[in-house]
Amino acid sequence: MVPLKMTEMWATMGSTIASFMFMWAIIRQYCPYELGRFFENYTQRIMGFFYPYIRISFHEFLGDRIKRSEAYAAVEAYLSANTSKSAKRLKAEIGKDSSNLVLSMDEYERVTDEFQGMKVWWMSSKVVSPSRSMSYYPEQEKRYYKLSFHNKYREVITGSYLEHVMREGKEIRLRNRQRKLYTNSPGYKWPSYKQTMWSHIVFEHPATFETMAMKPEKKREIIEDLLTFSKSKDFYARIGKAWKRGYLLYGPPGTGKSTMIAAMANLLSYDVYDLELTAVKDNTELRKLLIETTSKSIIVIEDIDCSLDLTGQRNKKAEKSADDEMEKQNKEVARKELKDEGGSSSSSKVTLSGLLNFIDGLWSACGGERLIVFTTNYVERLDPALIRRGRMDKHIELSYCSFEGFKVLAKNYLTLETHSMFDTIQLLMEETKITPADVAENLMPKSLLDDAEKCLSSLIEALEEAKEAAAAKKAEEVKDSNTNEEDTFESLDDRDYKTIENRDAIPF
Ligand SMILES: Nc1ncnc2c1ncn2[C@@H]1O[C@H](COP(=O)(O)OP(=O)(O)OP(=O)(O)O)[C@@H](O)[C@H]1O
Ligand SMILES: [Mg+2]
Repeated sequence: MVPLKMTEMWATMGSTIASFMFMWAIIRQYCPYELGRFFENYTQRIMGFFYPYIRISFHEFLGDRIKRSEAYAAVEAYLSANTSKSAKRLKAEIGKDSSNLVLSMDEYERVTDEFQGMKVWWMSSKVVSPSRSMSYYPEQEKRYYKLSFHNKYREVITGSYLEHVMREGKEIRLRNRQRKLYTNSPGYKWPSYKQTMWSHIVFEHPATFETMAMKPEKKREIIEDLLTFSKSKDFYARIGKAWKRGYLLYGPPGTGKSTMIAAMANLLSYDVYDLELTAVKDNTELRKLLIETTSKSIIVIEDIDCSLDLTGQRNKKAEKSADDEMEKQNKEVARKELKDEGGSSSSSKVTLSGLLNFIDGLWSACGGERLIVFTTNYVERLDPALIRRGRMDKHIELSYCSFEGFKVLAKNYLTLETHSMFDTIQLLMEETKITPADVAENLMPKSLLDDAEKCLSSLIEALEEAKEAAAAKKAEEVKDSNTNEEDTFESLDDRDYKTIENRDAIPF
């Protein structure tokens, strides 16, 4: 792109137009209305003949509308990305993360753009309307961009060129937007004037797939799945399916389910809607929340198994380990406390069928790309209807840390690719289970003096402790089962004894 220069031809053309305008003003003043219209038509045609250029304006605000025009915003983003190197007068603004400056063309600046060998001109301008009668009303500035191009390119420019500008502009805006983490915070009373049921903060989680401890091939598979989804708009349209995908992340606590959601959002540049089901009054409110979500977002329901009594199968499970039960109780207590803090005492009336409708509604009612993610520690407790394919399309198990996972964490935390202590760690990791959260905690330096060796030793210690604890638990279990067997033997002995007793009772 190069700045536009006024040629002599333009100057001649300008003076011709000015002469016509002057003639037109005289005719208008002295001729009757019909004659005036006649001359007006002709003047326009003659002007069109001498001035074969088309102009299109993109106003920031249309009419009295308060909302900024999307077309204007897209042009602004497109020009700011494509002209900041060529425009001579630029304006600077603070970017999304408050650290970088974004440059865009200043008012009344002109630049050229080329598309398939055709040249077009863009100009940024503004109309200043005088202040209203009350002096404290400031002057109103109405900004707009003006696109000029030759009439012979009309079809291409109004068709594919503008489509290209809009598409690229929207993509740039999405890339540069400040992403948000929305939540339907428990107990929060939405004032009647507030238009949305979600409250939000800036989403700035640093997790990426690169920093996640997982088997590399599994990681690749998930990344590919997500990227394919995000690029499959046409495919979904062609097969007649809504552009949505459901993920179920399951596994023990501390294996990276929540971290993966953040990594997903960062990979695809999506917003995150953290849906707290216990804070939703009923099914109707759930639908309202759904309708308010925007496209390019992930709707997350964490710990779906203890959110509500949605899990028909859960109650049927008679055998649960004491640890599992304790974990569940802790989460439920934490949830209750959170709810009480928020001042909400009403319990949620959301039902399983309400949630199923919510997911299916998401599939059919809302356009645009959306992911829905459920996390759970106990996949077996979920109702099969909730997680069947078509609702939760991809089931991902996050498990204990593998040696490959450890290497990722060692690289993240200690910038170590290899070390003599790695072999010991590998052996221990093959013999015992440890969550990535525990590995991460051990690799975290606890003081400024802690070096890599200290952190690795601390991990080895933790692994050895875990191994001993597992061995002790196993021994305990064996002992318990032996005791049970002994009981059984005892009872058998008792029975035998009784039998003998009975035998004794039999007279010889
Ligand atoms: N796979 C992983 N890769 C990298 N870091 C991890 C991984 N898993 C856990 N961590 C670390 O452990 C912490 C806890 O992990 P996270 O909250 O994602 O676990 P979770 O599976 O969601 O647990 P819960 O089931 O209790 O919600 C994270 O802050 C992260 O630092
Ligand atoms: Mg979690």
